[in-house]
Amino acid sequence: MDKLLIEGGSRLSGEVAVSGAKNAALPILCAALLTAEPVTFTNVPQLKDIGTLLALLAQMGVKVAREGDSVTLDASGLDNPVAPYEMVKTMRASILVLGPLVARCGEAKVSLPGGCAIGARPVDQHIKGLQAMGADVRVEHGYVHANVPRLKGARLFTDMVTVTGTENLMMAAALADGETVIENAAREPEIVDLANCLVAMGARVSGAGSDVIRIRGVDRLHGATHRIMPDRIETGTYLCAAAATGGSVRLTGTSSSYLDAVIDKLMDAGCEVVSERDAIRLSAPERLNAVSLRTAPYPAFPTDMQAQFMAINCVAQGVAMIRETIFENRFMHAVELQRLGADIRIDGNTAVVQGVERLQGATVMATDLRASASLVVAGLVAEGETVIERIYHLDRGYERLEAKLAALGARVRRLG
Ligand SMILES: CC(=O)N[C@H]1[C@@H](OP(=O)(O)OP(=O)(O)OC[C@H]2O[C@@H](n3ccc(=O)[nH]c3=O)[C@H](O)[C@@H]2O)O[C@H](CO)[C@@H](O)[C@@H]1O
Ligand SMILES: C=C(OP(=O)(O)O)C(=O)O
Repeated sequence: MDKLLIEGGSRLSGEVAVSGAKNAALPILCAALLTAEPVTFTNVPQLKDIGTLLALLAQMGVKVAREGDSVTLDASGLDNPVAPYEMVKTMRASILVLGPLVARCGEAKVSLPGGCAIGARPVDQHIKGLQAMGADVRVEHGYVHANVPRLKGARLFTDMVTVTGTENLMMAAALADGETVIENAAREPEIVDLANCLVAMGARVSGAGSDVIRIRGVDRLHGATHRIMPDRIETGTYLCAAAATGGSVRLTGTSSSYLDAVIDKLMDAGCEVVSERDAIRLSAPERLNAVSLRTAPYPAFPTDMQAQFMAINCVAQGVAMIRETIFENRFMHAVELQRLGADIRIDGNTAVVQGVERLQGATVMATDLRASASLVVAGLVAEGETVIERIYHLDRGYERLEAKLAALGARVRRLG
């Protein structure tokens, strides 16, 4: 099984290009199920999750053509609206086929998803929304079964802000009969990117980016071309890596406009951050100041950056309080960071991190995607060698991680 070997101590410097966003590409590729015409996507990242989703779509009868960062999907032959457990168990986002399949085929059988082990992650809100739109939805033997002649527009309210829930219901509503209003909608930039793609396909969507999204259903959608937005979490991860090492980097093909909360914290930590049109520059001080934070739905601080900030706080000056409010089990990186010499105390959903002068390299285990990213950041500043095991998690979400880090001067290599 692959491992990552990092020799800590290099200050990151130089320029690296950010890839397309995993969490935008996954729902947007599913949107191709809504039309019988080909849809072309560009800036699609080369990630394990994307490969898994494309294989899933292919076994449903979708023709997949991939060249570099471009993917064309032709769902004219869609004949098997089923997502089997074996194909979806590693990926939570597979639930995103549910809404489009029900809307286009009137039926779907989708395995309950897997994903990171960061919490229970039920899909009750997705199901409740489809039921409110007239679908008969049952969960049996680990599968969601949904049937309906045609979905009907409805007023939907989710109990909590859910990103993939909002996306699933938006896609379902695009082909429903009449108007759907999603209240308490997620406001993440990936929702806006999906809405832009749906609109390019002929959907009538307004309000994406606010907490009320209106979708007026149409009879059919058509082909389109859509460029996936930059990955704001990959961007944030490289900013943290540079910050932790006292480095100075320029990230291209990305934008600070999706990252206000993260950049604000990096500046509080003492970094200088300059936004350019399609790039971000960061210069870090010799030692960062500790920064406290609380995760919450966008535009607040993203849970997907919590682990990386825990890593930078491990070597910062002072004490940081980190509160995780989205997922109930998202501190698994803390024990691994402790193996590197970090001083972290967990109390319920709060982690108290007392910065130490230095971390020491050790063998650690990646437990989920962003936990793995935090271990990479910590490994880059630790003295000596850090070996990260189970890096298949990283391959779900970071394109060419070793090559990008090496381009910034990190000493990192994959061990087979
Ligand atoms: C592929 C993708 O885009 N993944 C992102 C998405 O995950 P995902 O969309 O799965 O996360 P949600 O926004 O749905 O989850 C938010 C909270 O709501 C709960 N919940 C959600 C749905 C539901 O039906 N019932 C329910 O109880 C979840 O368990 C969690 O506690 O948003 C998360 C929160 O920003 C990010 O960490 C993930 O990276
Ligand atoms: C939790 C994440 O991914 P997923 O929702 O696909 O498990 C993530 O991207 O940090």
